[in-house]
Amino acid sequence: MTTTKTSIPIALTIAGSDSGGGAGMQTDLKTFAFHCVHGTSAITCITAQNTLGVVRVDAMTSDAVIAQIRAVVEDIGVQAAKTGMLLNQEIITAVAGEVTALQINNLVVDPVMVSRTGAQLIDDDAIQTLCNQLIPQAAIITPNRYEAEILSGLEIVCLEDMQTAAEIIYRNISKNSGTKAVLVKGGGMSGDVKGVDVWFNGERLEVLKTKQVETKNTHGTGCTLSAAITANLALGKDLWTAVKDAKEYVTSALSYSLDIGQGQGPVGHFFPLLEK
Ligand SMILES: Nc1ncnc2c1ncn2[C@@H]1O[C@H](COP(=O)(O)OP(=O)(O)OP(=O)(O)O)[C@@H](O)[C@H]1O
Ligand SMILES: Cc1ncc(CO)c(N)n1
Repeated sequence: MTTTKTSIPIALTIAGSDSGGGAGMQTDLKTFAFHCVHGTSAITCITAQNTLGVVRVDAMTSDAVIAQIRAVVEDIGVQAAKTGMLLNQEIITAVAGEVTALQINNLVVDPVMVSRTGAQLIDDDAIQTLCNQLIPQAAIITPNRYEAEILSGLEIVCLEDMQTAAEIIYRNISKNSGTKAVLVKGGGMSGDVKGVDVWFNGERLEVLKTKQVETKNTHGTGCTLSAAITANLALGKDLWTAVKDAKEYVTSALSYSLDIGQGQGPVGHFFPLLEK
């Protein structure tokens, strides 16, 4: 029997597990697979979670997180990586240290702090560490409305506020880092701005708009978007194209969201295949 050696881009997700399969690393791996990118993972914490919310969180030790990252990078290698829910200061410091030591490029930092349902997903003292140690190593960061408020110190109620916040966050980070862009996500906005995102890369301020999808099943949209950006970077796309294509994908997956559970169901990661 002959075997075929298939060359495939590799992406790594450093994130929490969502037992409901709607967000976190389960979502990231589905998104990588949809993009024909081999997905690898380092689990930071285990959440007992469903469509109604987070019931319990158990942290991995930082040593276990480091071991997972090293096992993947030192043997398989990664073309792009993303971080999601990192939970506490110790894990953030460990992840930031590995990103530096292993020279992980094309890093997408989804600064997961508050979910769109308002659940706090990170310890208070961890936010400063995220800002000082990890965010400066990112190619792009993708805060949602509430995370952008924390990072910019601005209350965000309209599109202009999102634009100002993107500029403030970019200028704060880019002073001492190689971060190339900030994407402020608008899933938590209301009215016409719901589902509209803002990109700033120091030169161009862009409004990313596809279509607004009328659904309550939006759990994991943020993880899906950042994982799709990561997959696109692993495929060799430039940052702007990676973001634009990821926005199209999340809109399509939202159009096929799954009405499961009693709360907010997840997006349908593979259902855009029905359109092909
Ligand atoms: N109803 C909607 N219609 C169209 N796009 C949407 C809608 N809701 C969210 N999005 C898009 O989904 C992406 C994720 O943004 P969102 O603000 O929901 O992130 P998030 O709060 O981090 O998500 P989560 O915590 O649920 O993973 C963005 O591109 C956003 O514009
Ligand atoms: C594990 C995990 N990561 C990220 C989010 C944000 O949606 C979540 N709800 N759960």
